[in-house]
Amino acid sequence: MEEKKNLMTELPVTGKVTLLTFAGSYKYLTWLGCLLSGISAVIGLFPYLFMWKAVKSAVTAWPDVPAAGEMITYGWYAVGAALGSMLIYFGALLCTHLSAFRTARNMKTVALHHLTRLPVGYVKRMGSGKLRRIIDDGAGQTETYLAHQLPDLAGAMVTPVAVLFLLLFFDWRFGLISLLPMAVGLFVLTRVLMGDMENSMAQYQNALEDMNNEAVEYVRGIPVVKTFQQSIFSFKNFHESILRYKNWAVNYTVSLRIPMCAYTVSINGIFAFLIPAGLILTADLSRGTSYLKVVLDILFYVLFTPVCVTMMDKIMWTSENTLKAKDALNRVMVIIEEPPLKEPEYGGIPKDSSVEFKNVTFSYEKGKEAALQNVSFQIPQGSTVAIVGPSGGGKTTAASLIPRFYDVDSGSICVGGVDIREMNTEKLMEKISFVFQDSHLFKDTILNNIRAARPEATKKEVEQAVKAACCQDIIDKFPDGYETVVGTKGVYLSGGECQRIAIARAVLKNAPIVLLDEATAFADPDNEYQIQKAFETLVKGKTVLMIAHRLSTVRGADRILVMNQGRIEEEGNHEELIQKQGLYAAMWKDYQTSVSWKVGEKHE
Ligand SMILES: Nc1ncnc2c1ncn2[C@@H]1O[C@H](COP(=O)(O)OP(=O)(O)OP(=O)(O)O)[C@@H](O)[C@H]1O
Repeated sequence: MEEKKNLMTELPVTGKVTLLTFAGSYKYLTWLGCLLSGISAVIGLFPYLFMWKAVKSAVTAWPDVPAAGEMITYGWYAVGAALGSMLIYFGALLCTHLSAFRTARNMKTVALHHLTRLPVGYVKRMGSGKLRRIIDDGAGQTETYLAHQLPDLAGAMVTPVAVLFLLLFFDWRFGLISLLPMAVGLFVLTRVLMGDMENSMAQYQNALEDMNNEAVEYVRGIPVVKTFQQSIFSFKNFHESILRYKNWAVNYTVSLRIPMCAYTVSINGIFAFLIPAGLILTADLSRGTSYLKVVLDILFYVLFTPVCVTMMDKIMWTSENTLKAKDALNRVMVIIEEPPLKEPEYGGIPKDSSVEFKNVTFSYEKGKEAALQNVSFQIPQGSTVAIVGPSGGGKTTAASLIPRFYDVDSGSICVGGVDIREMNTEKLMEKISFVFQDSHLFKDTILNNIRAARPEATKKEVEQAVKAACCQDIIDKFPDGYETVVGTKGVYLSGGECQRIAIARAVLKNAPIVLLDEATAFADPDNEYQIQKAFETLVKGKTVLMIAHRLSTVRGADRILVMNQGRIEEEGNHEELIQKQGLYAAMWKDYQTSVSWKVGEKHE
């Protein structure tokens, strides 16, 4: 519980987390809203009562209806009660909306704040689309539920109690008979809701989520589908997820057909009970009961019992929505309860900017094959270490453990002699700059994108970073220069250009440790040349770990690690490794052959 208290910085959590936990002190508005909604529902019954009274005075005065002065008075009472009920309901919704907006806002804030404290690996594993949907949809669902459905449920629950009182008070025999079908309906409804409904709702949401994910995957894959002229195969996963959803929906609907039919027939067949009741009462006529009284009594029940039916329906639908809101809350709580990166109480202070891996073993999933096995190496301050090796060897994994995107399973990583788990994340991040292959630019101005590294940097410092990262030509390309907003109105940057802006960002940050994932796959020769020049400025005097995909760039590195299947297979400088005649030498030979290739030439 202590942990939850920390997570929900502004929200006092003392017990089980419910939707209203997120409302904070606004929860009282929800209670007030529900109370007002209940009062409004009870007052909402009065127009029926007054209308019946008006009809009764008219019938009693018949045929001299104009003499029934009470009729008009009751008519006005009915109007007054209806207006009063509406006004109170308006007040109820005002309260519940205020609380609902606050709840949704807090839920999003807490979840998003917590996301920033989770390992980046968690976000990657879950997928940004899925996380966005859980948080956004969860907050949206919660908002609708608390703003509309909960006060309606409160009203719907109060009404049958009030009606029950009225029905029984009026004529207990008639009251009991007209309640019989509702009791049957309520019994069936409770059985359905008490069953495995919560689990069914979770299954429904899972099937829906699955289908949505596959749809996104399908749309993302359309370029590949078109390029390779695939059609039906690429559609297969999406199609299967639709089928799974359809099967679930059909089975669920079929399983509910008997209880739902029983429920609908019982509550709508109320007149089938009222008419026999009328006959019983008519039998009383022989014992002196007034004919008029019986007709008016029947009229009373004809007016009131449909109110109950409507309320029962409301209870049924809102109960379903309660389960949906509960499911949405559970999903958001899965994110919020994910343990964050452990922060030391007093962070260690690194003595320099060296990096050391000591017997590091790491796997992405517990029990799965390790992506890194017993890896040890050092990068002394100010030196450059390059990692090369076959695809899937563990290069990117090693680099992503340094900024704690994931924590090691065993062994340790030290920066300046301090285990990174013993450093405050903020301090660790201050020490590291990274440039990845897929450098992300925000939908913001180029200036702000570069400044993201150091928001307090002056324009002059940004300009110097841009110059050092050879990006001036990118800025000059657009009429708005630094103020150009990336990703809007046709402003598009190529992969190489994005990476150069990311390098400018890293130059501006000027951190002593640089992690580079050399990406030249999408760069044209001009961009590639500029990127190399920018890299040279970025790494000057820094401790560098470079993931190299092309051997031409690693020759100058102080040390080269050859990683294969999660282990360091060889290490040394270029010359030493060539002499070893191992994996590196073979890769170097292949590389040299490839650079001498010319299109159209035959090779033996
Ligand atoms: N997010 C992930 N979840 C699960 N397994 C992963 C993940 N990322 C990488 N792996 C696995 O870990 C192993 C090492 O992958 P890694 O990306 O570190 O290799 P790499 O040497 O950088 O490859 P490349 O040169 O192709 O980028 C591979 O077996 C890969 O399938």
